[in-house]
Amino acid sequence: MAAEQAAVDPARSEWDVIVVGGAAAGENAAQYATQFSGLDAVIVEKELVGGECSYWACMPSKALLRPVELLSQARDLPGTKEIVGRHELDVAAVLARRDAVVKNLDDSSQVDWALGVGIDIVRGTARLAGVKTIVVTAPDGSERTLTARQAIVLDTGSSAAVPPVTGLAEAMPWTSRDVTNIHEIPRRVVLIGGGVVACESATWLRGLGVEHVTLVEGGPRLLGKLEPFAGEIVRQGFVDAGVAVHLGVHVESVSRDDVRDTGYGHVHGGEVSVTLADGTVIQADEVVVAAGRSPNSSGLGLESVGLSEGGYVEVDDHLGVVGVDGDWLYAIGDLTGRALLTHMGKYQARIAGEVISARAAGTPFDSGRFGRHTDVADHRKVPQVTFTDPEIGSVGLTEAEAREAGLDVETAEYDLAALAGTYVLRDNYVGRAKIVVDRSKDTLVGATFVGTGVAELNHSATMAVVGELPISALWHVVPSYPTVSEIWLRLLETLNNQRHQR
Ligand SMILES: Cc1cc2nc3c(=O)[nH]c(=O)nc-3n(C[C@H](O)[C@H](O)[C@H](O)COP(=O)(O)OP(=O)(O)OC[C@H]3O[C@@H](n4cnc5c(N)ncnc54)[C@H](O)[C@@H]3O)c2cc1C
Ligand SMILES: NC(=O)c1ccc[n+]([C@@H]2O[C@H](COP(=O)([O-])OP(=O)(O)OC[C@H]3O[C@@H](n4cnc5c(N)ncnc54)[C@H](O)[C@@H]3O)[C@@H](O)[C@H]2O)c1
Repeated sequence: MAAEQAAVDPARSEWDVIVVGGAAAGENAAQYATQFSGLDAVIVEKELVGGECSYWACMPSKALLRPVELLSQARDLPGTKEIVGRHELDVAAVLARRDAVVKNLDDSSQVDWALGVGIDIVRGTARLAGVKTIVVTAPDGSERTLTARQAIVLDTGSSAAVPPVTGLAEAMPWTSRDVTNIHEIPRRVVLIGGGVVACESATWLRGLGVEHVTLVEGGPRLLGKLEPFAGEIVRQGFVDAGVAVHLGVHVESVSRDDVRDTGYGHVHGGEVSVTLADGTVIQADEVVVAAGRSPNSSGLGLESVGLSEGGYVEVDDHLGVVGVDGDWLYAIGDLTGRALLTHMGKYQARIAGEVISARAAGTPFDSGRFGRHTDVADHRKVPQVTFTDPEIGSVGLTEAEAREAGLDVETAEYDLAALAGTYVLRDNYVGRAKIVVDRSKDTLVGATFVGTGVAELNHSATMAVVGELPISALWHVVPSYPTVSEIWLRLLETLNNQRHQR
């Protein structure tokens, strides 16, 4: 912190680039705008430099999930299962490692990185106050006006949405911030939602010893944005692990008499009663709301530049904010609603940074097919790994999305358990894979893999989808034996067989 104070002159009010929100994407935007351009930049951050992902989302959740995954595999492999026996996780050690991963909520290393590459940091809450201008309210309440010579980038992210369920907000439910920064292990937990946050959270809560985990999803299946078989395999895994899953029913009301603000990850009071629309009443010690996200756009001063407050901020494919003239305002990350994933926010940041640098230098955009100044991947080419047990890798379109888009769709599916590469991984491998092909172009437009060890496979599918590799070329991309990647050969063989049978 001393270095930070020394580096930022409190009287300074002008930079080339101002980034509002210091998440990883914001850091990348500042870095890419400045690294070869001679421009300077400042990041304004109201909480911790590193953002939600580093302290309250991706990193702590993956730190909690890794031991759960490893124990599950060790229990399923002769040679290790005899050693592991009935042992459970060492909860204190898992939480301690999680604390180390989130650096005990200390952002000095990220601040040091920024200062080290010449990016300044200002602490406080920023709001737009007209063209190229923001006002920052410091933690002590003082205000400071900053102006940008070239550009302002908004990277304020999103927060857990709390749906308007009777009594829910009053019960002070856990959000993703509590469940990732869990300190007390409740005996009974109800999760509202069946998307990625709920499914990952249920996995580690059960692994950490929560006796009764109940998940309530209003839609007809878990992980509704993915191929249906993915959610079904995860649901079956939950049932086998003793997690109760309610599908197609909403939470109607929540009540808790004794509500206490005990801090993140501590139980927020006494028993909670959760009533579902079908009349089921579930008693729990904590309730977790995992029902989607809301963009952090309220109070951001968007109306000062002619935009409306509260929703996602629409951007064009150079990440410029739509509806604001002059090519000076950009938005990246969750705030844009394009793809609520860290890697996609960082990708948008790299593009926005280079767009700002090119515009400042007056150099033309790289306008080729894969030009560096245009967002390509957000259009039907987004990869994601869902770290459930088993894990899921997905990229691009599902079959339903491809059909909805009017593509000439062809699919192939294969049982991932039927490979030498997965047989050696564990005894009772469960998995499945599916590819979605655009027959008219003979290219892959989507892929989904479910099973142990598929996370790292996802990038190969992402390359095929983004690079629009012809299926004929994939035939010559030979997977090593025995690995999970053999699934590529089996899927291509399946496709080939289907084509010969037609
Ligand atoms: C439990 C959980 C697990 C997740 N796991 C993954 C995962 O494994 N992989 C993945 O890719 N994604 C994951 N995500 C999604 C990922 O966390 C988000 O997509 C990502 O954090 C969004 O980054 P962002 O840049 O949009 O902003 P955020 O990370 O939301 O950060 C925004 C920053 O802006 C600051 N800020 C906000 N308003 C202001 C203001 N007015 N002035 C100054 N500063 C401000 C905030 O303090 C914050 O630091 C997960 C999400 C959750 C909830
Ligand atoms: N591994 C990862 O990449 C990862 C991990 C966690 C989160 N994320 C990102 O974070 C974002 C947010 O995740 P999320 O799970 O909060 O949102 P989501 O939109 O994926 O899922 C929310 C779910 O809650 C359900 N729901 C909403 N209101 C409900 C109610 N009242 N009762 C019952 N169910 C209700 C919805 O039907 C939906 O299925 C995702 O878009 C995801 O991309 C990514």
